[in-house]
Amino acid sequence: MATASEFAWSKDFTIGLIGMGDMGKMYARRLTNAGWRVMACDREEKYEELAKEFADNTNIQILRNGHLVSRASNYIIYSVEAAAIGRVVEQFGPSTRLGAIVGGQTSCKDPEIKAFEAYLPSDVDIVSCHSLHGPNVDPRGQPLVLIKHRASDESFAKVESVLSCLNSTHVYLTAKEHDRITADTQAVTHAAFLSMGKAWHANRQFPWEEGSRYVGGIENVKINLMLRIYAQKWHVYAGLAILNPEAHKQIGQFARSTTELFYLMLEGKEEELRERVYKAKEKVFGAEGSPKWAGRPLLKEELLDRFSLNKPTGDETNQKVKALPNNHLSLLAMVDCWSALGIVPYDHMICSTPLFRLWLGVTEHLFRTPGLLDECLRVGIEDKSFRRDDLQFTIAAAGWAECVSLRQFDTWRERFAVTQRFFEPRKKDQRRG
Ligand SMILES: NC(=O)C1=CN([C@@H]2O[C@H](COP(=O)(O)OP(=O)(O)OC[C@H]3O[C@@H](n4cnc5c(N)ncnc54)[C@H](OP(=O)(O)O)[C@@H]3O)[C@@H](O)[C@H]2O)C=CC1
Ligand SMILES: O=C(O)C(=O)Cc1ccc(O)cc1
Repeated sequence: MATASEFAWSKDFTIGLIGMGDMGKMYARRLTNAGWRVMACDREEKYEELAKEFADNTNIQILRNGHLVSRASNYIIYSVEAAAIGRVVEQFGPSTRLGAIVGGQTSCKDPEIKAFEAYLPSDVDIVSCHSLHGPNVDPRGQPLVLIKHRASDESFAKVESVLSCLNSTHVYLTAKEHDRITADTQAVTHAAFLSMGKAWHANRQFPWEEGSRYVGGIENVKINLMLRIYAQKWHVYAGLAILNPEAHKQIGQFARSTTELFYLMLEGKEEELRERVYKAKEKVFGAEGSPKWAGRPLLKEELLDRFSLNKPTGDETNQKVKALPNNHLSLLAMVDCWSALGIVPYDHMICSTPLFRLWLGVTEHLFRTPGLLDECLRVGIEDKSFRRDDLQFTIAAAGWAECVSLRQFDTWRERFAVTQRFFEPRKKDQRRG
């Protein structure tokens, strides 16, 4: 909660929210709970519905459109689709109150900053932000990126003071640094899970079902996070991949790494595969004796099994489910991709999402658990049980990469929607994750 002096100050300081979707609403609730006065809008046609939804909240006033929000607010946050930011700022930006502060919550800052520079009056300060977590995650302790793009120290301090009620960890970056880091942490991580979903869909399997080959801790994390992504809105992932100029390189390299490793497996080139993967391991995780990972693993093994979607039948509740050996092409390709691009994922922890931390956690687990990596390489060469899924995974990774490089929003949406529908029956399971 805000302190007494902050309450006094907040009386004549109004925060405007343009875009009352999942993130806008989350901000509206947390800011008003802390005592801030908020004026908010979504599209004009949602005015009545939104006004009804927030009727009980005396600190928030729903307005009909962004012009009304802009002219009355001291600090305006645009929380709309990344692909729409240019159009929306062009529409409402000129109505911004004299001397106000403006920022955005979009996941990719390049188009957002370009829109602000193009359409905001020159007397307006620009301080952007990005909460690095989804709307259903508790923001406490999660990274919150703050970008002092064009602002006085006083304006920046005001933004920090307003957003301190989220209790997130503030990370100070430029827009360019933000886009480079989130391309590494978010865009390429999503590419891996989007491709897993496509591969399972192509082979028409629900990998958590009884009799599936996908059993055990690492598989549970993969399945759970894949479902979590396909339960969300398509535009969030499309936006941060297609609009982030830094992300194209990463997603393209991930597809190349997947294809090249898969070729080596198909051709039975055991030595070449081993050499390539171990070289990548050394580059990403450090040499034997001087590892880059911490003393304690990022992800505890017991935690891996908590991700299970299988219902316990009674007699096996206390037994650990035995994992079936898998070559984990997606994880090998991830490390190969980081290695090819000179990325050390630990360097990005300050700016990581919960999903990225879990993904890095399972990757680290595979590469640091004695015997596990060698088993992967053995399976990759000798065992054909995952070949069909690996083929579809490789095709999917290449498909996403092409779609992103060609900036194909419509194709991206269709690719996502068709697989989202396939997994729809399990959507509710993901809300808890
Ligand atoms: N979801 C997440 O996990 C996170 C998302 N973000 C970013 O935050 C932003 C918002 O995401 P999220 O809340 O999830 O998305 P939503 O789709 O839930 O919300 C965006 C809202 O903005 C509305 N909108 C579009 N145009 C206008 C306009 N002209 N005037 C007023 N409102 C408008 C949309 O309406 P309509 O649907 O009718 O277009 C929608 O209700 C995105 O840029 C996203 O990348 C950042 C961190 C996490
Ligand atoms: O953790 C992730 O990567 C998510 O999927 C949630 C998410 C999506 C978009 C953002 O801009 C920030 C967080």
